[in-house]
Amino acid sequence: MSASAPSALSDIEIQRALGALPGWSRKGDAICKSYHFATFPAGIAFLAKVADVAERLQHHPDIDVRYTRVQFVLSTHDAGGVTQKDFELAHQIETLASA
Ligand SMILES: C[C@H](O)[C@H](O)[C@H]1CNC2=NC(N)=NC(=O)C2=N1
Repeated sequence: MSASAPSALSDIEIQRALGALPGWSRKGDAICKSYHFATFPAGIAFLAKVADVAERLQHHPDIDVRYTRVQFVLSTHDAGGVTQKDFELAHQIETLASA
Protein backbone atom coordinates (compact mmCIF):
# COMPACT_ATOMS: atom_id res chain seq x y z
CA MET A 1 0.00 0.00 0.00
CA SER A 2 1.37 3.43 -0.91
CA ALA A 3 1.58 6.10 1.78
CA SER A 4 -1.11 8.23 0.14
CA ALA A 5 -3.67 5.44 -0.29
CA PRO A 6 -6.96 6.12 1.50
CA SER A 7 -8.24 3.35 3.75
CA ALA A 8 -10.93 0.93 2.61
CA LEU A 9 -14.47 1.85 3.63
CA SER A 10 -16.59 -0.46 5.77
CA ASP A 11 -19.65 -2.35 4.44
CA ILE A 12 -21.96 0.17 6.10
CA GLU A 13 -20.07 3.16 4.70
CA ILE A 14 -20.18 1.64 1.21
CA GLN A 15 -23.93 0.96 1.42
CA ARG A 16 -24.57 4.50 2.61
CA ALA A 17 -22.49 6.06 -0.16
CA LEU A 18 -24.15 3.85 -2.81
CA GLY A 19 -27.47 5.42 -1.76
CA ALA A 20 -26.43 8.58 -3.59
CA LEU A 21 -25.47 6.73 -6.78
CA PRO A 22 -28.48 5.23 -8.60
CA GLY A 23 -27.58 2.14 -10.65
CA TRP A 24 -24.28 1.57 -8.86
CA SER A 25 -23.88 -1.59 -6.80
CA ARG A 26 -21.37 -3.48 -4.75
CA LYS A 27 -19.48 -6.28 -6.43
CA GLY A 28 -17.06 -7.90 -3.99
CA ASP A 29 -14.29 -5.43 -3.23
CA ALA A 30 -15.53 -3.00 -5.86
CA ILE A 31 -18.48 -0.88 -6.96
CA CYS A 32 -19.83 -1.08 -10.50
CA LYS A 33 -22.33 0.18 -13.02
CA SER A 34 -23.16 -0.68 -16.62
CA TYR A 35 -24.14 2.06 -19.06
CA HIS A 36 -26.02 1.33 -22.27
CA PHE A 37 -25.68 3.33 -25.47
CA ALA A 38 -27.53 3.48 -28.77
CA THR A 39 -24.40 2.62 -30.73
CA PHE A 40 -20.92 1.16 -30.18
CA PRO A 41 -19.16 4.46 -31.06
CA ALA A 42 -21.33 6.31 -28.53
CA GLY A 43 -20.17 3.95 -25.80
CA ILE A 44 -16.54 4.34 -26.81
CA ALA A 45 -16.86 8.14 -26.88
CA PHE A 46 -18.24 8.02 -23.34
CA LEU A 47 -15.47 5.80 -22.08
CA ALA A 48 -12.88 8.15 -23.61
CA LYS A 49 -14.35 10.97 -21.49
CA VAL A 50 -14.19 8.72 -18.42
CA ALA A 51 -10.55 7.94 -19.25
CA ASP A 52 -9.74 11.67 -19.22
CA VAL A 53 -11.37 12.10 -15.82
CA ALA A 54 -9.60 8.99 -14.48
CA GLU A 55 -6.25 10.30 -15.63
CA ARG A 56 -6.95 13.68 -14.02
CA LEU A 57 -7.90 11.98 -10.74
CA GLN A 58 -5.08 9.43 -11.07
CA HIS A 59 -7.68 6.78 -10.26
CA HIS A 60 -8.50 4.28 -12.97
CA PRO A 61 -11.54 2.06 -13.48
CA ASP A 62 -11.60 -1.46 -14.85
CA ILE A 63 -13.64 -1.17 -18.03
CA ASP A 64 -15.53 -3.92 -19.86
CA VAL A 65 -17.01 -3.14 -23.27
CA ARG A 66 -19.60 -5.46 -24.79
CA TYR A 67 -20.94 -3.85 -27.96
CA THR A 68 -23.24 -1.06 -26.67
CA ARG A 69 -22.75 -1.83 -22.97
CA VAL A 70 -19.86 -0.30 -21.04
CA GLN A 71 -19.27 -1.46 -17.48
CA PHE A 72 -17.06 0.38 -14.99
CA VAL A 73 -15.72 -1.48 -11.97
CA LEU A 74 -14.09 0.73 -9.35
CA SER A 75 -11.83 -0.33 -6.53
CA THR A 76 -8.69 1.00 -4.94
CA HIS A 77 -6.00 -1.58 -5.55
CA ASP A 78 -3.62 0.05 -3.11
CA ALA A 79 -6.21 -0.25 -0.31
CA GLY A 80 -7.58 -3.67 -1.28
CA GLY A 81 -11.17 -2.43 -1.32
CA VAL A 82 -13.53 0.46 -1.93
CA THR A 83 -12.41 3.92 -0.82
CA GLN A 84 -13.59 7.50 -1.09
CA LYS A 85 -11.57 7.76 -4.31
CA ASP A 86 -13.89 5.21 -5.95
CA PHE A 87 -16.94 7.23 -4.95
CA GLU A 88 -15.33 10.41 -6.21
CA LEU A 89 -14.76 8.78 -9.60
CA ALA A 90 -18.26 7.25 -9.64
CA HIS A 91 -19.80 10.67 -9.06
CA GLN A 92 -17.71 12.13 -11.87
CA ILE A 93 -18.82 9.34 -14.22
CA GLU A 94 -22.44 10.08 -13.29
CA THR A 95 -21.88 13.76 -14.04
CA LEU A 96 -20.53 12.86 -17.49
CA ALA A 97 -23.44 10.49 -18.10
CA SER A 98 -26.01 13.16 -17.31
CA ALA A 99 -24.29 15.88 -19.37
C1 LIG B 1 0.55 6.24 -7.80
C2 LIG B 1 -0.84 6.13 -8.36
O1 LIG B 1 -1.63 7.18 -7.91
C3 LIG B 1 -1.49 4.82 -7.97
O2 LIG B 1 -0.72 3.75 -8.45
C4 LIG B 1 -2.91 4.71 -8.43
C5 LIG B 1 -3.14 4.78 -9.91
N1 LIG B 1 -4.52 4.43 -10.23
C6 LIG B 1 -5.21 3.62 -9.43
N2 LIG B 1 -6.43 3.22 -9.76
C7 LIG B 1 -7.12 2.38 -9.01
N3 LIG B 1 -8.36 2.00 -9.38
N4 LIG B 1 -6.61 1.91 -7.85
C8 LIG B 1 -5.41 2.25 -7.41
O3 LIG B 1 -4.99 1.81 -6.33
C9 LIG B 1 -4.66 3.15 -8.20
N5 LIG B 1 -3.47 3.58 -7.84
